[in-house]
Amino acid sequence: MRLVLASKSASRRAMLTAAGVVFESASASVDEEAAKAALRADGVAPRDLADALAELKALRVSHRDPEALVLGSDSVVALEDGSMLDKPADRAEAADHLRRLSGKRHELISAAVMAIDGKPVWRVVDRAKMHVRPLSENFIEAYLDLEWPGISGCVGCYRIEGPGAQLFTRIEGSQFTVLGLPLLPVLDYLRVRGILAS
Ligand SMILES: Nc1nc2c(ncn2[C@@H]2O[C@H](COP(=O)(O)OP(=O)(O)OP(=O)(O)O)[C@@H](O)[C@H]2O)c(=O)[nH]1
Repeated sequence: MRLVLASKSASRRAMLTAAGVVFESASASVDEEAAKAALRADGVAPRDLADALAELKALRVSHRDPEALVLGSDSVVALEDGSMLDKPADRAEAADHLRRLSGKRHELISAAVMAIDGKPVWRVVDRAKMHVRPLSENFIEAYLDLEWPGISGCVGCYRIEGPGAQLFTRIEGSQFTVLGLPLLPVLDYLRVRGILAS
């Protein structure tokens, strides 16, 4: 069975490739902002929003490619007050996001859904608890001099595998989940499906 990753995320592609998984990529071309707005209007919790978006992406591609096993994924940053951050639109918004994260904990929630023939067959949601140290204005500006626009595609405004590590005093959970995919449960299911050797 062919595996198709319904994602344009370079980080997700890199993780699967590095893990030795053979897959094709396809863009789900989902209007995420509209989907997020509708779900948030319904008061959907962050983990359920990530799950719903991952499913939307997987089903969109699976309808086009019913024979394949299609993997969709989504990551959400949830603050302790329940609010969520999207990807920053510009450098000023990235600075604002970093100020909101400064000195607090937040969760980076990554969901994955797999689909066959337009129907979900497996799903997982994983969370990493991120402890951000107090960030000075000088640090934020210097960090963005280094990382903007590189982090424009990253929810939370950091690349944990890069200078983003300087933001944190502690991370509880899987680094893979922070990077955008609950990789170990995904690999486990690929073994169940016989796509990876057990
Ligand atoms: N490299 C890297 N990417 C991160 C990190 N944290 C979050 N991201 C990325 O932030 C993006 C979250 O946005 P999503 O909407 O889930 O995914 P996307 O990039 O729009 O790609 P699609 O799956 O096509 O929707 C993903 O690409 C994650 O891989 C990190 O620490 N490092």
